[in-house]
Amino acid sequence: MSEVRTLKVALLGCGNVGAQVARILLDDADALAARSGARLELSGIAVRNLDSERDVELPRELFTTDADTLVKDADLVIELMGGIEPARSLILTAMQNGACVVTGNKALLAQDGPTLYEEADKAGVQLSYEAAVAGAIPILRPIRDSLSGDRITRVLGIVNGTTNFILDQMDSTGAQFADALAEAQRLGYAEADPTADVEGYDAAAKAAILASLSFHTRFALEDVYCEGITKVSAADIAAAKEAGFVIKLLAIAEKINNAKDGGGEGVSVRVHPTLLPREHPLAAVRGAFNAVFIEAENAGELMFYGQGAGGTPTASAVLGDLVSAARRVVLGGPGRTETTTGYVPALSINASTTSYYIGLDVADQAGVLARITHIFAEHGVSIEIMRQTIHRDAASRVESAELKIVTHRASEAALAATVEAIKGLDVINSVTSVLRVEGV
Ligand SMILES: NC(=O)c1ccc[n+]([C@@H]2O[C@H](COP(=O)([O-])OP(=O)(O)OC[C@H]3O[C@@H](n4cnc5c(N)ncnc54)[C@H](O)[C@@H]3O)[C@@H](O)[C@H]2O)c1
Ligand SMILES: N[C@@H](CCO)C(=O)O
Ligand code: NA
Repeated sequence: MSEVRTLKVALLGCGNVGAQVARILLDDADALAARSGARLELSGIAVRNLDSERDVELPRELFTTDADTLVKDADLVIELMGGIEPARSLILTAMQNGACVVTGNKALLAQDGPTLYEEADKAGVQLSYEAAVAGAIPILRPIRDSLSGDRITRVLGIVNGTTNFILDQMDSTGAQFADALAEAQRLGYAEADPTADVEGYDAAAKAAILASLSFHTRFALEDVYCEGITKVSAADIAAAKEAGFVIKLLAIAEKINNAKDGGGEGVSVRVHPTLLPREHPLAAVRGAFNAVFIEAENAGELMFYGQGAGGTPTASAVLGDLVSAARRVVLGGPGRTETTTGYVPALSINASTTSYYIGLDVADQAGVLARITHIFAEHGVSIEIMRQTIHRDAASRVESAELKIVTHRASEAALAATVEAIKGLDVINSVTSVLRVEGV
């Protein structure tokens, strides 16, 4: 029997995910060796403080504060420190030294992915990052490999657990945003500073990665339009619910062809609160779970569902990448990162098209509907559904009239102009909601 090769694995960072990766590497060494064709020897764990308390009991002799030396002597490097530096420099050093790298660092990939992908190509090593998008859910490899014979047309993802938990609480219990966020923090889903979650930045970083792999073009964070959930009110949620929708923070990447309006083809990459019909598969994604819904020309609709965060689930994705990288080292051959075969421009949000839900508080007078529909027609925005609800007091006197409108797909610019014109009508008391809609 030929001798099994040993590959040295350096782990950078021993936090939520890193500690679980170290535990599995040590506990499951035989199974991992059988699957990768090499023994994966944890050669060291770079930490900031050798004496920190950790959730997982690990051999102390593995810890080092000298990440540079550890990286230079490794066949495979796992980066789970997070942040930009020193993660970026250590990954570059590792690749320049011929090591394959596995990372979960979506913030770094969204900010400086192209430099890292190019370096991986140059060095002929593999850079893998399944953990960076939707944690445990296998989504990047299916997009890159399983769907490489198809054309993806649209990706809709719930890729941030914290915001999905908050919106789900608001929807199911009527909770206010601040209370739902406090609950997410109490349960440990949200970050200590949850700005990246609630402002949509974390989802935007993941959207850039999803769009790049799906459309074979390198999209950066600045290509992603980003709107978080801080402005979603309990009233928006209630209105959506009443109209048969649920509000989700979606990461969207889709091909849009504006040729008939004199524009070109491009990819719209955006993150924003979105109304979905309650029967849409993504509407059933509750709590802190994640899911990615893909539409492809030949495969049709696909959905990937599971845990998008947490130390152990995320470690599962990291180990999957590690075994695959180890197998490649054993078998030889160039590394595979992403395929950039074409250039499709990123569209600005104004050139993106979607359906909209508009809630209006209007005067209950003859001719109001006609004046409103005239403004929609003038701006080329077509109405799909329009419903009026009259609220009366105990003596049957009209208290208010509420109008709910769902449009066909329209450009963001046309919709914004329509809403501005409607606000100027004397029969409008207020525009109560303007929300984008998918899946109608
Ligand atoms: N936690 C999740 O659910 C999750 C999910 C998907 C992706 N990720 C990504 O995985 C990475 C790790 O996440 P985490 O939740 O384990 O973070 P964490 O904050 O729990 O752990 C990071 C660890 O790295 C250490 N570290 C930071 N800088 C260091 C340095 N210069 N030298 C040595 N150690 C250093 C920190 O002290 C900390 O212990 C991040 O990039 C994160 O975005 C996390
Ligand atoms: N804060 C992120 C962690 C996983 O990337 C979330 O809530 O989904
Ligand atoms: Na994943």
